[in-house]
Amino acid sequence: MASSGPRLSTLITWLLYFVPVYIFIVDPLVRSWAPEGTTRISWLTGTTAGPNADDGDVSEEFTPSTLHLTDDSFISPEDGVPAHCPGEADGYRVHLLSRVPLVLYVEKFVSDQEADHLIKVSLDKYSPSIIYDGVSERVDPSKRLSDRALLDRDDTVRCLEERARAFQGWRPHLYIERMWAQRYNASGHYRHHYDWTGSLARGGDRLSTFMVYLGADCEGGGTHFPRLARPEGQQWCRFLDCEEEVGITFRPLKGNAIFWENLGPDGLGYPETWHAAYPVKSGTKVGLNIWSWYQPPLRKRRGRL
Ligand SMILES: O=C(O)CCC(=O)C(=O)O
Ligand SMILES: [Fe+2]
Repeated sequence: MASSGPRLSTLITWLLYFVPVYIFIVDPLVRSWAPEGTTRISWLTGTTAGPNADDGDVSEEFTPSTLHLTDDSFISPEDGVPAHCPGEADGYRVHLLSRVPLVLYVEKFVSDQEADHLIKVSLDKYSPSIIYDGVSERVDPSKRLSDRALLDRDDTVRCLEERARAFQGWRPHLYIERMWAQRYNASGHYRHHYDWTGSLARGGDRLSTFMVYLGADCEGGGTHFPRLARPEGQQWCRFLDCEEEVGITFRPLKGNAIFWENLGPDGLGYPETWHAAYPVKSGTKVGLNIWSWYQPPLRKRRGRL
């Protein structure tokens, strides 16, 4: 009697051919036809307050139609333009504050000359900072009172982009967000919030934050992390307000930066990164946010790092 289908040995032979053909030819071809950018979730830029989900709500602003990590009004693409670094200092000093989540204190991340330059070029660009509550964006001075300025990608900004990438070990799939200067005059503040939104599985989230003090001619205006434990060692009182009773408060010190990772290896945001800008009592504080987005490659889009 004739057999009704292919014999087992034939099936095995087909499989032996098919598996390598799939792995080495079909799969790479499919990947190259559907590069990461094509199905990226994108986020509309410029007009929103960023993903600083107000009061800890996970923001809904990252919808598949709006998050766009290839949009150069939002992200600073690595376009190969060489950066000349005017006024770059010799180096910075790093102090470990917390391992998990990773929080590093960086002395002189930005030189005085760089800070002064950025303050100067931001002067005619300020407009009131806004918050986004998942539904609409608005100015709400009770939650956030500051002005913000989107910085052009001049040599200094490009140098900082490269410094931020190098600091993070040139990690792949990292996208530096366009930089904003934030200016706080007397009473200026930003209530507790997260910089992450829990949107990794939807295409990207803010993996890390550099909070750089460009100008610190002020009283008050510290950056408060109520859920971080104060490190031992009196040396920290150079950088921290050692009178703080709840968590830790960084004192604004020109040129210095706090660096922290917002997301754990599971892709979820760390609750310990809850933070605020305390009100400036007098004078002016100017901050610089350098946010790095992480977008997992397509094959790893399961919301993990
Ligand atoms: O200015 C500060 O101290 C913190 C600012 C901040 O958290 C932000 O802009 O997201
Ligand atoms: Fe923040």
